[in-house]
Amino acid sequence: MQSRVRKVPRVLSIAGTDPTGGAGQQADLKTFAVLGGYGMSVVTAVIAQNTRGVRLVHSVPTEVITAQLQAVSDDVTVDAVKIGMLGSVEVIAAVNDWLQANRPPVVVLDPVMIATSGDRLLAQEAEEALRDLLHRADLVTPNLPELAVLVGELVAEDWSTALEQGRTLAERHNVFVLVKGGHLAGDRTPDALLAPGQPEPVYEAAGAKVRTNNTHGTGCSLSSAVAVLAARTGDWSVAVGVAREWLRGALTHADELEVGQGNGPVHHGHHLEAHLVQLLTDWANGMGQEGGAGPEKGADSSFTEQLWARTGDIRSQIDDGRFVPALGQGTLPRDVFLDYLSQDLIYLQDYSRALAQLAVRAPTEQWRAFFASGAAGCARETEQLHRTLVDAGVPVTPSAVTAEYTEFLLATTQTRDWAVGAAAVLPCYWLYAWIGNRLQEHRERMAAESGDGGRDHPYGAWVDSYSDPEFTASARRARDVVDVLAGQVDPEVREEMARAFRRACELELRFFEHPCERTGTTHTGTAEGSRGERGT
Ligand SMILES: Nc1ncnc2c1ncn2[C@@H]1O[C@H](COP(=O)(O)OP(=O)(O)O)[C@@H](O)[C@H]1O
Ligand SMILES: Cc1ncc(COP(=O)(O)O)c(N)n1
Repeated sequence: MQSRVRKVPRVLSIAGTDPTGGAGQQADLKTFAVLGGYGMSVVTAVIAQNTRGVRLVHSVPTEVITAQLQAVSDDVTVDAVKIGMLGSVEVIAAVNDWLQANRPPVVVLDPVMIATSGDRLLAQEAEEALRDLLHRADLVTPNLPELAVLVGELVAEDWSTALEQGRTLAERHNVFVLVKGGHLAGDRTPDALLAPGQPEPVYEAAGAKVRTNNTHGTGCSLSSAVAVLAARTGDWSVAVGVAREWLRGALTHADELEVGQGNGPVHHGHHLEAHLVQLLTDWANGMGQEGGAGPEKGADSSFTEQLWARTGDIRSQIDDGRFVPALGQGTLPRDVFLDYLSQDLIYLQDYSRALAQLAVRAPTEQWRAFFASGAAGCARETEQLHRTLVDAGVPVTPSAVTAEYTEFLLATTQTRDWAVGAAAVLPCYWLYAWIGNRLQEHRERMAAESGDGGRDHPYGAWVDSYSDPEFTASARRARDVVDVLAGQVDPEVREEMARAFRRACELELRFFEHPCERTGTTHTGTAEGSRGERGT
């Protein structure tokens, strides 16, 4: 591979089509897009196929294929090409000519011959021509029947024969060969990357077979994934390893798609789900709506919206973590919840002090009243929590994370610019309101589905208190304070506010996850879910 790497590689697919979207061009373009590439496509054949089989193949005339290829390369620098179905001797010759004159730095050739459904996609007389095209590729990705045709032997029935055939192909044509074990009997799907001149695979893996019938387009998707990732990383082993992991995820989530009645497609965008949920949630929480000035809109959005947008990664980790989702589902073990509450007690004592500090130093009467009332609310909450935990016999000693968080808040509210202190205490309001409101929505949805009114949620009281409209309004006021200040302070202080906000978000994440990581949390008890006030 010529070592040119690019963050968003421009990747071309030369292949046939699948109107049901699971294989061929459609699979290739989806793969390029979800793995960070810019996809382009030259169609070699229009195929009437679905998840059950191929009905008709319409070959595109070679002059039309050549004209498409020329239109692309006359205008766009192609960083990688993935070649799929070619179909005939003439098409292979046209692509060969184009490659000779315009070879991109990454060329992956998936020697498509027969679809998963068993239908032929390459004329038998074109096999020889395809063999002659191999030397133009960097990497060839045959399945076992295709590998057998390319080396002129019987289809391998075991992995060592498959590897032997792969080695033969690599040496004969001086190309990398990805030997794929998807067609082997048994419960494993080994893959190996062989380099010419090297007897041992440069990459090998053998995971358990994913239990699904939805494997339509796996070969197309894998070769496209390797092409785009190789152009991005400049490393074949990395590209194959990451592509394989991604494809395993796409197979694991394939059944969710419910596309077609035969061998359905894989879920190309499965790994983007968390990001999408984030976007939808932010929108539902009012971010991104006000006058069209969403959090991503930079200069148009308020300071706190920008802080929020820049900390989306932390909220994704909270969402993917062990604590908050289980809390929402009601599946969080009781002892973990109690451990969390014991840390929250210590935290709230110091949070109350931090808010009191802000009240003492507040530049306006209004803000003094706001933070003083927050401090009082937390003090009430700690009394109540203390009783709950003493009744349940839970020990209360600060963890390292709790100590780090409270020391940070106390130091910041005492010694830094007042605006920085206000930014540091904001995540505790805002994230709790955000989590509380989302968990409440989830709980209501679950209750509507099960028809039980959702009353028996073990952590219902917790969810109620942080989705309370009064608490949400307090969070909104805390944001307003920070926004007003951000407009008054120097840029350096604004930067320090942003750093303090992010640090507090990170500490919130660690604070949530810590009780799940602690071992030996064996306390038992029946303490009711505590009502939190957090500065209301
Ligand atoms: N059920 C499965 N579970 C896990 N990986 C699979 C499964 N089926 C296929 N694969 C993987 O998909 C890729 C393509 O597989 P294969 O079936 O060999 O090729 P093709 O789709 O070209 O016929 C390989 O990396 C293979 O390991
Ligand atoms: C246009 C086109 N190209 C390739 C395949 C093979 O699909 P698979 O990846 O399942 O082998 C296909 N069915 N259609």
